[in-house]
Amino acid sequence: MTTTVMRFDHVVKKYGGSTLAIDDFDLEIGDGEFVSIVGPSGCGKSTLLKLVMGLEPLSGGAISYSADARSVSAMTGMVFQQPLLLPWHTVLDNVLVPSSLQSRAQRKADQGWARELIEMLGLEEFAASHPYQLSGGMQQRVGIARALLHDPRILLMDEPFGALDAMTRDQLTMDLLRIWETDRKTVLFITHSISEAVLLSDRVVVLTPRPGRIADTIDIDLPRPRTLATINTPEFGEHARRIRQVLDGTEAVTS
Ligand SMILES: Nc1ncnc2c1ncn2[C@@H]1O[C@H](COP(=O)(O)OP(=O)(O)OP(=O)(O)O)[C@@H](O)[C@H]1O
Repeated sequence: MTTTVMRFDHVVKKYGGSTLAIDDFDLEIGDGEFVSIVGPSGCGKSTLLKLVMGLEPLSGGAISYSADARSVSAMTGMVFQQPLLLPWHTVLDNVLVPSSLQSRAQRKADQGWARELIEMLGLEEFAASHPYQLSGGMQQRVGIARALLHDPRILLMDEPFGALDAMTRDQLTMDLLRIWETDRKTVLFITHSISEAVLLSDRVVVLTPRPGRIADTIDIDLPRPRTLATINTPEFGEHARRIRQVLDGTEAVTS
């Protein structure tokens, strides 16, 4: 593995003293690595991201980052299942939301980068539109652009395509692959979809039902660049079958 960027060291999370959500979670994520986490509903996937973001305190263990002068919030970008856009802001202004607390000079510099991101995500014609004028997929693209604004080293994605229809989901998956393959950020990606996890990832971490523990970690050595056609290869099928086997009996996971 390349340089470790993020390390979970025997992480434990208990809510309210009784609900054990995560137990003894141990994982190292390398620089530029794309790691997905799959597991049954309620096994603690979102909890892991909340712990990374510092939104919830750890009950045990530690999460550490490689030396980076920036704070965790500056080093990470977060994409949620719902893009949580401000309805009275345009697309451009929504992408610029993280810039609002910056200095005037930085805000000015961010404007150009925001426009580049909007273009990269195929929204250049909609920079002046408001969220209600966009489809669900377009809104999620705005959410991704916003997460990339401060050029985070680590992108945290919590079922970002979970609320989208199948075709839009495929399109956004391919867009994410394209962006990731040019920029190679470290990505921690939560999903219910085995196909999505296999298509995108270098490694897939499979969690047990709650309390979430690592049931298995599967290396996805499919060649890159990957396309939707990759899904039809026997190697892809092998990986997907292996993950399904590990998840055996967990009905919440869909293909
Ligand atoms: N703030 C909280 N207070 C108490 N319990 C919580 C809290 N947040 C989550 N939990 C519990 O922790 C467990 C893990 O929840 P979490 O949302 O991390 O699971 P998940 O794997 O992301 O679920 P899903 O796939 O359905 O989104 C669940 O039993 C949930 O009820």
